[in-house]
Amino acid sequence: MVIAAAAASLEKNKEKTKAKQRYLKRKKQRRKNKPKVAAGSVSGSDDEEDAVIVPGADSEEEKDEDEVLIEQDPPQAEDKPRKEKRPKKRQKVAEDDDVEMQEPEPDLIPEDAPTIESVSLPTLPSFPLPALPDAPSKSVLALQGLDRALVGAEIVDSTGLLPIPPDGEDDGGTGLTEKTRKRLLELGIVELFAVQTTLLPFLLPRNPLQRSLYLPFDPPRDVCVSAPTGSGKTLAYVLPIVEILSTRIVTRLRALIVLPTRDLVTQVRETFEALGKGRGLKIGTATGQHSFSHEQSQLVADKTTQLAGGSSRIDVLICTPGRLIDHLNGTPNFSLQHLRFLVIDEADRLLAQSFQEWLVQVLAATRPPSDETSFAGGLPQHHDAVAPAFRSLLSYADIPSFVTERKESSCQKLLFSATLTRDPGKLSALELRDPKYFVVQEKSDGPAVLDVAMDKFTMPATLTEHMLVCESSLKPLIFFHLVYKHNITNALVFTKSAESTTRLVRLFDFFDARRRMGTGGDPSAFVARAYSSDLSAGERKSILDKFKAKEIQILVCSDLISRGIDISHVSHVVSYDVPVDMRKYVHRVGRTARAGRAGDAWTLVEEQEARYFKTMLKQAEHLEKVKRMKVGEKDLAPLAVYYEGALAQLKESYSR
Ligand SMILES: Nc1ncnc2c1ncn2[C@@H]1O[C@H](COP(=O)(O)OP(=O)(O)OP(=O)(O)O)[C@@H](O)[C@H]1O
Repeated sequence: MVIAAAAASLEKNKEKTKAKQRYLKRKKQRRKNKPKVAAGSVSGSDDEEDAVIVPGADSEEEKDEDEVLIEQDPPQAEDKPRKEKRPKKRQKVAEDDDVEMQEPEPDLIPEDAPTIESVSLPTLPSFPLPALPDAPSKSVLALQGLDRALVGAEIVDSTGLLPIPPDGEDDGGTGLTEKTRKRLLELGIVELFAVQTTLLPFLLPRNPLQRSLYLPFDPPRDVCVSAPTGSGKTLAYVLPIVEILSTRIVTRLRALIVLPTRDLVTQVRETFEALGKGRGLKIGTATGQHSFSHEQSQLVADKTTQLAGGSSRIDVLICTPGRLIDHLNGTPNFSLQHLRFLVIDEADRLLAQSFQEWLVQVLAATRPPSDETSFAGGLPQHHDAVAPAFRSLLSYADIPSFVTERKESSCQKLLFSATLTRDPGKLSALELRDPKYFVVQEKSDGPAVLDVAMDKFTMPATLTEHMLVCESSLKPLIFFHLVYKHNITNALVFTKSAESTTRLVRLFDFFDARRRMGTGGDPSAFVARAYSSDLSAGERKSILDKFKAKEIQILVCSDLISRGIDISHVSHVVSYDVPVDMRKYVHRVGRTARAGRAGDAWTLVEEQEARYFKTMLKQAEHLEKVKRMKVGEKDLAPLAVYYEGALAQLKESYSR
């Protein structure tokens, strides 16, 4: 049975094998007979056929067989149909081209006419590749949105000087009266600096009518001045104010000078008093240093009766903005309607100060109110006491028309800074009248207005600048080394805070005492003192006076006196802590190298601050002007022992 079954199975397999062989033979035959066409187009149908005809066929085998068959075919056999097909494709392209180029009638074509294949047709110009537009340059961006008047600024060469003739009628082109010239010469000023020679003809025109106290029909243009530190900006506004106000008969508040600090108020007052000596001008200050009622009594003559024209004991008021607002709001008869000059010195700093919107209030007080309300104080007895621009508001019934005609305020605004702002927003807050800009700077290759626009500030030509990168822990020791090595006296040392001024002075005192002991009682003791807002106004004044008298050699201070302070003998400025921005740097280093004198500025930079500081200088295009300094360990070694002792002493003094 088993044998019979096995024989049947064998027979069946034989039949199957035979069937397969027949199938393969047929397939081979079919391939041979198959018309020669592109391989890709036929192969798919073949496979489909296989799948239908021989469902039981082993697919692996089939594949092998196919591969064999393909190998057997000569490669030309496959290539041939492709070669035949190509012209067809070209024809298709030609047909497409016909859309544009109509084929000529065959009869019209001369025999020797070039065929379309033989003519090389001109190719169409290719489209330009997409490209990004060039980014606008830094300078173009800087000029965007800039005040038109600033773009048209008058650039003044900082080296220009104008000698003042010793005596006689000739003013030497200065426009100054003989009295003023004499006074200048008495003060040792024999020539005018560039900022003064530029500003004087503008503020003191030859035409005496334009020097009037009131110019209601032809109000003067406002002025903005950017000039380096120590270039004589103070005298540039004090001189014309003294000249014009000296012609007055009645005392009115005609010049208002606003400054950021009390120290600067004192300094500018001294300049006014020195220049205005013998001219009969009364000068007052308001800083909050004295009681409010004391200041009131200095400013106004009559506090009891309200007067439309105000009442003033002084011609010139020099003040800080805070105290000015206090008087505007709280002192009866304190009026700014007669102002001929409004000076904003260190303008960029003051414009950044929003104290009670001081600027808005001051500007409003210089012009008549727009709502046409009469003066709250009732009818003034003498209407000539009211400034011309304010007279239209008087409620007289029989007032002549020329009095009621609207006139403009004669107040001329003068803005000064070594780092004048270019911020259009801040400048517009000043409501400048047809402003004229003057930029005093060294000759430069590029357009000078760009320097202003891009916050590139001019430094005094006589200033030398250094930077020294050091480890934080060694900074005090390096500072002491510099003091002794260069025998620094008359130095201003800036730190970042009031607290750090005190600490550095203490450490220096401990160190100096130890050093003197260690060197056998060296008599050359350095006197160092701290100067900051932690001190009372009286203490500050006393310390500043001692420094000016050279009783103090090293004044360690906060940024409180980094602006405007003028101490002629300062030979070194040390930024013990790096300044936070370029403006601060400019003002700090500008405390030396003033009025054409030489000066040195050093900045101690901790390693982690170096990148920031260098970037700041680079952006102001000033990095290459600051020389690098190095102090070796060898230099520090002899002082290290005193330093360690001083540090321990300081620690102990704070822990007590
Ligand atoms: N024509 C001049 N001849 C000699 N010295 C002058 C002259 N003009 C000004 N000075 C002196 O130059 C010094 C600097 O002047 P001033 O304080 O006005 O500078 P500044 O431009 O206001 O500086 P800063 O921007 O730092 O406030 C002062 O001591 C001043 O007396």
